[in-house]
Amino acid sequence: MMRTRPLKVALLGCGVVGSEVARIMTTHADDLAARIGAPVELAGVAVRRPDRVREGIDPALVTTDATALVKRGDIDVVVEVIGGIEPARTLIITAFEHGASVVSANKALLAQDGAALHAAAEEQDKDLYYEAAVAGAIPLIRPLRESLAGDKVNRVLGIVNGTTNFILDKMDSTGAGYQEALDEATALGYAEADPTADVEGFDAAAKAAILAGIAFHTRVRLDDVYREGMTEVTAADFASAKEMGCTIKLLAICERAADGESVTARVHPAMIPLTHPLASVRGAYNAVFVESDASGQLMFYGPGAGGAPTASAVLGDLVAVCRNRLSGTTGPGESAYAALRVSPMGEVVTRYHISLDVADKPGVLAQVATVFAEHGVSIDTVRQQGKDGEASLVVVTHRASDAALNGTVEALRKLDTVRGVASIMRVEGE
Ligand SMILES: NC(=O)C1=CN([C@@H]2O[C@H](COP(=O)(O)OP(=O)(O)OC[C@H]3O[C@@H](n4cnc5c(N)ncnc54)[C@H](OP(=O)(O)O)[C@@H]3O)[C@@H](O)[C@H]2O)C=CC1
Ligand SMILES: N[C@@H](CC=O)C(=O)O
Repeated sequence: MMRTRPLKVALLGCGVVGSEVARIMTTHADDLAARIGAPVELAGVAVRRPDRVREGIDPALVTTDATALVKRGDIDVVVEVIGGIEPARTLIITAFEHGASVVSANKALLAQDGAALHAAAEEQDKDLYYEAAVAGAIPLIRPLRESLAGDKVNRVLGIVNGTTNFILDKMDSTGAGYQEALDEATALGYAEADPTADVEGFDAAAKAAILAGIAFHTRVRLDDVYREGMTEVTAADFASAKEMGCTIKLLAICERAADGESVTARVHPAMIPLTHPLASVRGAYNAVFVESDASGQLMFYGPGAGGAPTASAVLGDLVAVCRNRLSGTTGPGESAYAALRVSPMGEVVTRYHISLDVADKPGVLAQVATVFAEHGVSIDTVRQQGKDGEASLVVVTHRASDAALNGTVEALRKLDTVRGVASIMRVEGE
């Protein structure tokens, strides 16, 4: 039976995502009410610039005082789509203290302060949902937290940043320059307010921390995630990747060690074979592989950024939280129950593609191969191309630890025949 008193929603932020949340709440009001069992009412919208025209939003609902809005005491659900750490963090905690549950899309905040926010929610017996924080529209948090709760996830490998996938795809497929592609991604609403978070891998690292924590039922902090951005990927790297039958993607990789005692989480550009399903993920789409004991390989794929796709995930959470409120329950809280060690990057084992600029003279190849052998890094293939006394040497290794590879590169740089290390790229997904 439909309850007539509406559930009241406070929307914090009305930008790329918030404006779509408000639009769908208005245009799909009847459907939402039917699914929840009660109507939902937009009770207030907090923004920075109140005078901006906001299509479809009653100006009387707009306020710059987000704190007063969450303190009203009659708000059922606060939807936080402001972004950043403060004031979002304080507003969410204040919302719990004043009786509201919270839906957020804020991966930066959840990766940094997820444990404290979950504790605040639990203390007040309220919900904290954030499906939109990882991979936009793709249902990923709930499948990991609920559908796979009875399985043992061993690996999560994916493209979780739409902006960088859009840029890398453009560079690869059209030869577009980095800045041109970034400007287009920003105009399309994919990039963060400061796109450094996207291109330097911070956004993907935040998502990796959230995913690893939920997938492995442990706590992974943002600082635990190894991170490299994609700003140094060049057209030459794409050419090398093509020669290997690969392309380049910014990947988030979270792994559980075979002994089950530790996990790793990392974000970096990597070559992946063109035959791998992640190689064909285009534009701002995201895709995430989940490997677990019983299910085997699962792949989640869809739009990972943009207003409407992200709003879809926010609205899904809103429906779930509203249903919980009506039935007087809360959903699953933080999944952490084991404090697994998060291993440093040096212990990660993978393959590497290394381009060296070397002198084109006899003995160089042997000298370089000796350095690899001395550091216990086995070579898979070597290709040398020389011209006018200089040469480029491309070495692809077998699997080796990051520590061993770093030691090798350090020693290579000391050889007088090695002019420079042009690039080092990990090779994944084989
Ligand atoms: N864009 C995307 O594709 C995705 C975004 N997200 C996340 O969603 C969140 C929102 O992103 P997005 O919509 O792109 O961001 P925008 O920058 O487009 O929107 C931010 C909104 O917050 C408002 N705001 C900022 N500071 C304050 C404040 N102090 N008080 C009140 N309102 C404030 C802004 O007001 P005003 O309009 O006046 O400037 C604006 O409406 C972020 O956490 C982001 O990481 C998650 C997945 C995808
Ligand atoms: N800036 C992010 C938005 C979604 O999380 C991205 O590009 O993926």
